[in-house]
Amino acid sequence: MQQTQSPLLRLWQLGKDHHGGLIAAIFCAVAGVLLGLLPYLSAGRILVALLTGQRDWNFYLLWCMVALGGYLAKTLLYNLALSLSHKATFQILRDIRKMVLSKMPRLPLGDILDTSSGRLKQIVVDQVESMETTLAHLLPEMTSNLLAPVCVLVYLFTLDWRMALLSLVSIPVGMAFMMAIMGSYGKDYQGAVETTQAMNETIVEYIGGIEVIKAFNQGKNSYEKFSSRVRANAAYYYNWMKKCQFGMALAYAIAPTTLITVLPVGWIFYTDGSLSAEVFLTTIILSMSIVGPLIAAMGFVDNLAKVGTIVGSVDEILLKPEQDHGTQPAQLGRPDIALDHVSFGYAQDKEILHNISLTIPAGSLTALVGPSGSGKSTIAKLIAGFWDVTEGRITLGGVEESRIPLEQLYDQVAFVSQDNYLFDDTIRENIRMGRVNATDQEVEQVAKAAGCDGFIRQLEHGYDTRVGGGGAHLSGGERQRIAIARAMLKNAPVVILDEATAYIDPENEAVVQRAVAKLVEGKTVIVIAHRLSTITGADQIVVVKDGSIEAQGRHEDLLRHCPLYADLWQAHMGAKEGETV
Ligand SMILES: Nc1ncnc2c1ncn2[C@@H]1O[C@H](COP(=O)(O)OP(=O)(O)OP(=O)(O)O)[C@@H](O)[C@H]1O
Repeated sequence: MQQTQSPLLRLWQLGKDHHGGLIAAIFCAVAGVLLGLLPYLSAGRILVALLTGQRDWNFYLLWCMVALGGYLAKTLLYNLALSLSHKATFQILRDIRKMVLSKMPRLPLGDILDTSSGRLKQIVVDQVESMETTLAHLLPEMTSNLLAPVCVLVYLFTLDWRMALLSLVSIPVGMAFMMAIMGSYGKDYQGAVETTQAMNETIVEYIGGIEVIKAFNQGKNSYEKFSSRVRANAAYYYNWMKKCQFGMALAYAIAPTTLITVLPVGWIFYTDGSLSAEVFLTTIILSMSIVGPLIAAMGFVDNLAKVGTIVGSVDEILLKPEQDHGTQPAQLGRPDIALDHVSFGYAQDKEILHNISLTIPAGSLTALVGPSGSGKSTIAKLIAGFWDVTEGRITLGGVEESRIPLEQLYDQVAFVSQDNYLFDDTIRENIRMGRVNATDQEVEQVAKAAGCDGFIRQLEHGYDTRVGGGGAHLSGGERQRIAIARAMLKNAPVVILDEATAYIDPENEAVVQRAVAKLVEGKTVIVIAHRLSTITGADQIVVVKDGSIEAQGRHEDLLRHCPLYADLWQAHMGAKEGETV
């Protein structure tokens, strides 16, 4: 969906639950500005009184009190406005972040994987944060800063329209220079966002890939890539600011020079008798109060352009089409799975799976085998509901998956992949992710069944040991067994196992196999098999080649009738022999 409305309006929409706070802030700010004009008005009155020889001290006292009252009210209301707008702003930013993050699980997995984590972090953390100035200051301050000069001008016009016009002359000239800079602000800011994103991506990549960088001794090259992006970022900002410097200086120098016209021409009017001393003096003082707020308001114009870019980035995520599976819970039968003429591609122009039809009876074990890149994981991920099929349909328990609400579908399937992510939390909580309301005893029970209780208890804090980001403090085999325990706790009727090729030493393999055997008991199981010897007893083996099903059947049949399977088997047996030599 393309976003066409104004960014500020969209931001207003995103903060829909906090309009009250923002409106109250604007109201206080406007009232503050109006009352803030009183000191200028008082000064005008006092000056005129002095020049006309006014001797009534009560008069001076009264106007001094008015000036002081106005100043105090302005200060108080300004701070109240800021506090209200900040409160509303931080709540809006919190809501935007929550909206973006809660959108993620409803997006097809590919949409998230295609966006680098550096970019996502920059949008959700940095860009959203940088809207704070705009939201908290722009609405109350810009509104009031624009309103104050308008009020002064209206008042000046009621006094003498010629003087009102004279006090306006320098402003458009100064503003013209400012507008010339602001014209390209949106484009310039977008460029700044892009170079910052490029820098962020490199640092995330640098840290994420530090093991590979060390192993291949690429530290210097990778650091060079990072530092060149940092330099590019700094150069971009420097050149941008340099470009703006001249125009800004002129704008700030010319716009406030209202007296250049007001003083000499006003003097002529005064001497020819068409302008009273009182009006002349009031105009001189009030004309000086116009430009300050206007310049402050102009300072926010760049914020407006910035908000356009940020709201665009946030909407890029928020408006992405979701996997729409409806919300009406489906009545599921036995967990049979059927793929009916399924085709799928990650990108529109490249089909990966072609016209796949396959039946997986409830309670059976199906193994997907085939050369690397043939599409085994893709079939499994489609069944798990991570993506929706492009053509054809998949049914689970007799219901088309596209009609099973995602939460219900995810409850049906436990997916144990090779790179099960562990969160930087305790082992207990990592296992409990399988079922958040599981008791400590249940967590420990599945850990025993998955063969990890022993090593967990040897850790310094046992189940309360933190595993580090991605499970970095554990070995590959340990991580895998924790992932199996997590899946056991979930107790979903369908289990998909991306059989590990890594971390397998003979001792660990036996433990993992035992854990897997317990996990799959009584379930509908799909195994993406890399080591064919483990699936010879499968109810059906599906041979996948180039995104199509080449053959399916039991091990012995396939050995006889499917040359590709026979080759894969030979290659596997050869590799096994190699391992044992
Ligand atoms: N997220 C993705 N985006 C784009 N293309 C992808 C994505 N994931 C996989 N592919 C492509 O889809 C094809 C099938 O990949 P898939 O992972 O399903 O194969 P596989 O048989 O499981 O391979 P392996 O045995 O090596 O894990 C490959 O050409 C791969 O490059």
